[in-house]
Amino acid sequence: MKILTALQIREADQRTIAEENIPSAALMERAANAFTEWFTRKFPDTGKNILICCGPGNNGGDGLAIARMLHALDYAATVWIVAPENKFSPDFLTNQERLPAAIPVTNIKQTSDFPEASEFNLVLDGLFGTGLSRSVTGIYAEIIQHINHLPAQVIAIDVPSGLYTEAPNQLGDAIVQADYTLSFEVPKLAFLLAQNEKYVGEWYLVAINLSPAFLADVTTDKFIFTREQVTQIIQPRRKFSHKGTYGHALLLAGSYGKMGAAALAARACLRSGVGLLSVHCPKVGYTILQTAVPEAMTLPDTEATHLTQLPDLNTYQAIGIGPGLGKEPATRHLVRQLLQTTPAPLVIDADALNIIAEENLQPALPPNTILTPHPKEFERLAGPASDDYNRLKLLQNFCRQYGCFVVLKGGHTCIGTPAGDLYFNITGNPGMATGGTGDVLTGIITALVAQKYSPLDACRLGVYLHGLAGDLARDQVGETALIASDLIENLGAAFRQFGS
Ligand SMILES: NC(=O)C1=CN([C@@H]2O[C@H](COP(=O)(O)OP(=O)(O)OC[C@H]3O[C@@H](n4cnc5c(N)ncnc54)[C@H](OP(=O)(O)O)[C@@H]3O)[C@@H](O)[C@H]2O)[C@@H](O)CC1
Ligand SMILES: Nc1ncnc2c1ncn2[C@@H]1O[C@H](COP(=O)(O)OP(=O)(O)O)[C@@H](O)[C@H]1O
Ligand SMILES: [K+]
Repeated sequence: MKILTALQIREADQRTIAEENIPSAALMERAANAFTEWFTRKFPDTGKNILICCGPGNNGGDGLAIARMLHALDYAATVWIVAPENKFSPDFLTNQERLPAAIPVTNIKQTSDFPEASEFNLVLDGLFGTGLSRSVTGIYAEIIQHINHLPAQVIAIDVPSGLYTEAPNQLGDAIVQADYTLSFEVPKLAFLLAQNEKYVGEWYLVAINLSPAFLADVTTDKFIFTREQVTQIIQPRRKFSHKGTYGHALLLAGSYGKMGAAALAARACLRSGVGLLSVHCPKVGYTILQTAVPEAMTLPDTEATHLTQLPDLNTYQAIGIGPGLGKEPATRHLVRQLLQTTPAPLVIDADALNIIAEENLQPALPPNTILTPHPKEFERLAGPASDDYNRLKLLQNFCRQYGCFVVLKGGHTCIGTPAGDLYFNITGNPGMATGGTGDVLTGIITALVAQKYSPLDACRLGVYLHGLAGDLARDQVGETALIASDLIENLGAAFRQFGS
């Protein structure tokens, strides 16, 4: 699914209106209908007092149309029209005319127009949407502060008012803090970034059937990958296949006190369909791994506590390195050697990433290597980011410069490609913010690469299924009690959702 800019969304509007030969107010009616349908399902109690704040543009027009529809369904709707100048969009005016006289309306041009405090349970924010052209000031900013202080749930229409859809706001900007954002047709970049969490709340998309031809043709470098795409990518196992069909993976992992990371990555790798798995670990890990993961073959290093020597690498279809690795001098040397000599594609995580950063080995990364940093590890590799938008720029530049795939982990994990494209994930939950879940992801992606999925598909499938396993685990144990092993236990159920 493409992530579009405000400008592209406006073009999509125009194309839809032209192709269907409809007035623009008809599209607004569609958007308001879609919003109202969602709203009545989410808030079926018609006894709530609803305040609908409308700005002067089409976002306000949506608000007016929604007020009319909710009123027809017996909800108690009150409208505030906030507009210091008498300058309204044509579709705003059309919907103002259509507003039933029974709906109370207050026109607010200045502070003294504020009505006496009244009790609202729900506020619908229709001040500004994708047409926001500058930071909000004056009476609009006052209204936004007012909304943010009301003891009511706030639902943003399309975009929380005051939030830019694809660029950072200035510190101190007035922005609505929504509990929910219901947005039309396409996701906006702002919704995917941690820095906007307190404005966007939970976000949902509703379809308004914008021009399919436009949506197919429009170009972007930012995408969300969907369940449908995962369905297309995932390969069923064939009847006469054997373990050789699904690749032999090698994991280089573990050190004294951190063998758990190696065990988690190994178990996740096996649960993700790899044909054979070998784990190269320090001697201290030999009994641990043979006991914890009997399905894996174990190759003990000569050193007891950390890895010092590469095994023969010639039999593997994928090599994963990093979980629990540590940063001993000999291990640093091993990482450098691996980058120089690997005959198989690499998946690099954790301390292997830190070693690459500290030793400035980025230029030695073989093409199409997959790196799986969390934001701190990424900062060590690519430098500090001024904000989440800037971090995405750094991500694109890094992937282009070194010809690699980077899985930047977080609430919406983002995969960067050597072409500079960004793919965002929508599965997963905060229960996964617990030690070891990243090791599980390394195991999954390594298994998928060994099975000959392309690097991009291995990243997309891996990240999606990892998050889905987390969501299934949450259904069983909740977010607080969730641990990394729960993800592994739920990988089977995650794959089974795709018949695999
Ligand atoms: N395809 C879709 O998704 C569909 C979307 N639809 C809806 O349309 C919405 C977009 O509507 P829109 O283009 O009229 O812009 P909107 O957000 O109402 O604001 C523009 C107005 O605000 C003003 N203004 C801006 N910034 C300001 C500021 N800081 N301070 C003060 N004023 C400011 C600006 O004035 P100007 O910049 O011209 O001076 C102008 O008057 C979209 O979010 C969705 O809700 C549906 O109806 C149909 C299908
Ligand atoms: N709030 C969250 N929502 C969704 N996924 C999350 C959240 N927090 C963490 N995760 C996921 O959990 C994993 C954590 O990885 P990482 O930080 O490397 O942990 P560790 O090093 O302990 O294994 C990543 O895949 C990340 O996307
Ligand atoms: K809004």
